[in-house]
Amino acid sequence: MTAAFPTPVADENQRLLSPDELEAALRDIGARRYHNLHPFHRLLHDGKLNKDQVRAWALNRYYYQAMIPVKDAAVLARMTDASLRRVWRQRIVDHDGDAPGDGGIERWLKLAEGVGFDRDYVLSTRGILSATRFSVDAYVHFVSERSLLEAIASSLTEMFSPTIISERVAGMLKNYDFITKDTLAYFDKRLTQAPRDADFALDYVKQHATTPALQRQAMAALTFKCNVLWTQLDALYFAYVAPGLIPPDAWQPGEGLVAEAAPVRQAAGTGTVEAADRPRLPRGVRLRFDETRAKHVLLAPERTFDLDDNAVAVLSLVDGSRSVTDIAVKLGETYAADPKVIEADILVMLNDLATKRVLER
Ligand SMILES: O=C(O)c1cc(C(=O)O)c2c(n1)C(=O)C(=O)c1cc(C(=O)O)[nH]c1-2
Repeated sequence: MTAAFPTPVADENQRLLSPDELEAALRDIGARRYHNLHPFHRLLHDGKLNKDQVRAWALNRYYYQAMIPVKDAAVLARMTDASLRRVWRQRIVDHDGDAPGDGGIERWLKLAEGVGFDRDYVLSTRGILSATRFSVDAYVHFVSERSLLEAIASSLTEMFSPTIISERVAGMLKNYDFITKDTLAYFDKRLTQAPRDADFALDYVKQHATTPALQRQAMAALTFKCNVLWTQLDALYFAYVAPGLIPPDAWQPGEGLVAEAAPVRQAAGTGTVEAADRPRLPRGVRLRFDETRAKHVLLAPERTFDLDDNAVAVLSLVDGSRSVTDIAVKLGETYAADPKVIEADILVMLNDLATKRVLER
């Protein structure tokens, strides 16, 4: 089975690195190959992607998130030592939670919903790129088929993730108006989980990579994992940034989204009256001349509003067909005044009446 993943050629002359040298060599792999360096991440973090490109990222990465506990279960299955399993099983709990609605996968679904996706569409993984599936599945196969040391070493990309997560969260919050802190809540927990997991895995690798060949295997495993992450972003870039060739079966912008809420139509009589609106009196409201008091009033069910001369002049022109601007122009002619000034004044007055529900837009 191991032939599927060629290990580096054992070099008998290779000297054994000290644990600290090994750590430095592993960190150097991350410094050169970790996915923070990928152009897609640079665009994502710098606010250079459009909403659909961010959606493509969220959708595809869901598959990675969903398969991480499958990968960790495969690692766990290789551990014959209960004390090791006791530590490793926490990773599965972190992603699956202890109850429905809990855990990292659920938080990633919230992220996907936060950018507009329908939850069931994301869960179905129908729209993910084949390349995402290939990369992630290769990770699961790798840990199932290689040595436990290699399986554990392949998780060491997590040593580098806190930096990229901080950069991503700050960048996305700053640069995208459709991203909120709640949407990115997934990453809050990762900032403590990842260093805890990485410390454990690094100690294990430093202790168990006791020959040059084992050290090289550990380094190769980490390189492989960097490539698992890198190729996922290559695929996203190719399909959704440039040249923008989306494979036939992959998500197309517009698919799998919850219909955007239609703007709530304001109830009659509420909301701001604007210059282009054609105001009218609601049913049951009438402009009347009150003979006994010798003045105009606005009669509404169980209420009467006294009107001054200006209000009467305006309301006598309110008929549901003239716009506020039309009314202002007409009054401007009658009173030889600037219609713009009149318009501003009557908007204040009409909005006051609209608030009292004796005028509709
Ligand atoms: O946001 C990231 O850039 C990032 C990177 C990595 C990583 O380096 O593998 C992981 C995660 N996030 C992550 O959220 C996660 O749960 C995770 C598990 C593992 C792993 O290999 O077991 N890596 C990562």
